[in-house]
Amino acid sequence: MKVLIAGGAGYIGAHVVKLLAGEGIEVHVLDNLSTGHRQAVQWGPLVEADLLQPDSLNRVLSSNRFDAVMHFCARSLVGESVTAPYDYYRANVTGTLNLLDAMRRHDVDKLVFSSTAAVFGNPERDLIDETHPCRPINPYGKSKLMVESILEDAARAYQLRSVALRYFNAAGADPSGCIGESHHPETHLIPNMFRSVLGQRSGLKVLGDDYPTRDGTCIRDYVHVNDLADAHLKALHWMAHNEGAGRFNLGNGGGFSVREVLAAAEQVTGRKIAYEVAARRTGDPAVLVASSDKARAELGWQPRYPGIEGILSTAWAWHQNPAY
Ligand SMILES: NC(=O)c1ccc[n+]([C@@H]2O[C@H](COP(=O)([O-])OP(=O)(O)OC[C@H]3O[C@@H](n4cnc5c(N)ncnc54)[C@H](O)[C@@H]3O)[C@@H](O)[C@H]2O)c1
Ligand SMILES: O=c1ccn([C@@H]2O[C@H](COP(=O)(O)OP(=O)(O)O[C@H]3O[C@H](CO)[C@@H](O)[C@H](O)[C@H]3O)[C@@H](O)[C@H]2O)c(=O)[nH]1
Repeated sequence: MKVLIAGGAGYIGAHVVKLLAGEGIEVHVLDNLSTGHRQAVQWGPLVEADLLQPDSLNRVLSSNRFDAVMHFCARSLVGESVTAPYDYYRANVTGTLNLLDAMRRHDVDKLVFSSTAAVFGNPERDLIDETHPCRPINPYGKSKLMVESILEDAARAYQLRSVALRYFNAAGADPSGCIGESHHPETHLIPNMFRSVLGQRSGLKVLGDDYPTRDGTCIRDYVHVNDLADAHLKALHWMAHNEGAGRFNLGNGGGFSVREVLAAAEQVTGRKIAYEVAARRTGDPAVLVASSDKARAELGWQPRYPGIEGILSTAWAWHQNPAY
């Protein structure tokens, strides 16, 4: 089997590439290296191409016969999407349409798509399952929901088989130390915390402590990046036996507030983490926690890192000695 990984030089994509290659699948990475890293591509060839340049996509898809595509490319900062919506719709919707067009032209009929908890908006119940209404509150989430709708239409019109995996908060790193999270600029809580402990950045901020939550800070469902990677492998198997457009929520089913993550990180590092409370970040929902019962039942997905400490430990190991 041969799979094209669009965005495979990025954080989550690189972990998927490693897992698939370990399963004997031939992986090729397509990436424009806008936020990804050449050094993260270690288990297959890298082709530099851009989803916003259809000619470059056609070149990649005509050079090999791929059985499936996995699509990780996106602009994905919630706050930035609010101030630069055109950039987000162009990158996430137009970019995906270009990829889908090229796949259709070259008869590739299976896609795994990186969707997000941000498609739901502010939750109406404690655990968000796939029946929960989708009312995204920022352009990032809206752009991902638009792609999910496009995939449903593509299933009907062109028999495209697809799986949209709605990751909740990806975190952690591969225990090998070869790959991990490295975003520039870094906006995510966990890397910011560790970089602050290591003295690589100053002024860690807790973005809002007046949310309607148990301690006033936002609650998120952190899920290990290798558990997400495993869901991609299982999505490939699912598409072999199922038609249509599948959608699965991926999280651990437990939420941690920003303050709780800080306390757990102090345990893991054995150090005190200094922070100050700042204003809320635009576009942040108060609580996002997944029910992943459907993924467990239909994909056979079983996270190996159900607790926050295990996730934080692998992230801490990476940040102390990052390979890139
Ligand atoms: N990190 C999370 O917590 C999280 C949560 C939910 C969903 N997601 C989604 O998962 C996906 C991967 O996230 P990540 O954190 O690994 O991001 P990332 O920025 O590390 O990886 C994205 C990769 O895509 C590449 N890319 C971007 N635009 C491209 C284009 N036009 N053409 C070619 N390559 C392009 C980048 O260079 C990068 O290598 C994204 O779609 C994101 O929206 C991430
Ligand atoms: O320096 C920081 C960074 C973040 N936060 C807060 O920590 C929480 C988590 O933030 P972050 O790590 O930036 O993740 P999210 O904004 O929740 O977004 C991630 O998780 C979403 C799904 O839940 C995905 O859609 C996004 O792509 C992914 O970046 C939020 O409440 C932030 O306000 C801080 O307090 N200080």
